[in-house]
Amino acid sequence: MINLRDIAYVRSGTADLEAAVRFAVDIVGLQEQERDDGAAYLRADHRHHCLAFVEGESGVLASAFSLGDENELADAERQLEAAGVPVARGTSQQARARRVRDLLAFDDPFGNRFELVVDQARDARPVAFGRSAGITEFGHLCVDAPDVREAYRFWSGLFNVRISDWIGDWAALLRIDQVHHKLAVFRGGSPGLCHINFQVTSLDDVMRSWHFLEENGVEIQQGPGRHPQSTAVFLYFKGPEGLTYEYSYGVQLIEDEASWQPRWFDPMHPASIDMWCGTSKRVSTQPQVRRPLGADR
Ligand SMILES: O=C/C=C/C(C(=O)O)=C(/O)C(=O)O
Ligand SMILES: [Fe+2]
Repeated sequence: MINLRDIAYVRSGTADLEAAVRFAVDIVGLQEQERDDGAAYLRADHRHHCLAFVEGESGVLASAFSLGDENELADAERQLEAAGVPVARGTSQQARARRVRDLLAFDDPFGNRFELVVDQARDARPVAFGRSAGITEFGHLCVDAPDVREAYRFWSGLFNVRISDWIGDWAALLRIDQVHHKLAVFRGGSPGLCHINFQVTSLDDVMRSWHFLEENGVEIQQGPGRHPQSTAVFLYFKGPEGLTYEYSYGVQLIEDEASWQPRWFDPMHPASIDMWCGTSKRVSTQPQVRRPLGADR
């Protein structure tokens, strides 16, 4: 079993680095941590970065999880290979670009690229947020897959990933620790990043951001609303090149692992997405940039 400790980062390709960074800083409120060799690093919490924009083809490049140490990384490599999942060990240049000691890359059965990393750099300084959106941390990431049940079999068969809740065969909300979900898989025709989530301190932050985004002409994709699964109050909005961001407040913790029973929400009912039954606009997905394993920058 491969023990995912936490989510680490998302890497996203951008045709307009400046516009992507301006939105992430001035609108989302992230800190621009560093620029280096055609990449910009955005920070939300103790991690050196949780989002990297890489100049080039537009689309998601990879999503990453952290492991405990090099032994766990070597074990993960063996277990993935034994399960017939092709793996590429990162080069030292790739590790440096991600501010990690070491990494490996693999694709899920649908072509979503994932990286497993060890020793992601931390930054001990307070975050210098781009604006006061109330962000507390990188909360979760959500990918698309044509078969959500199959995706669950993949993640739960090889990793310490448990199902928290189903929304029919349309979405699986998956946990790796007490947080209701840090990985979500939504049904979509092709691989891609459905959204990246940032947790905020209060309900007031969500509502203030809603007004701020509207005043700044940002496309709200859904919300403010409340998810019945994690009970979080949410707001989805669209950034440049189809990258969807989510703020949410109040995600449930599953403290008693043994007694948690995953629930099945009817995907046909709007309240299964938003308990307040707000207008539901399908959240767009940033497509996965496909390239051979190991060919990443
Ligand atoms: O459509 C349902 C989404 C549920 C949640 C949640 O319960 O918090 C998400 O965060 C999500 O996957 O966006
Ligand atoms: Fe979400």
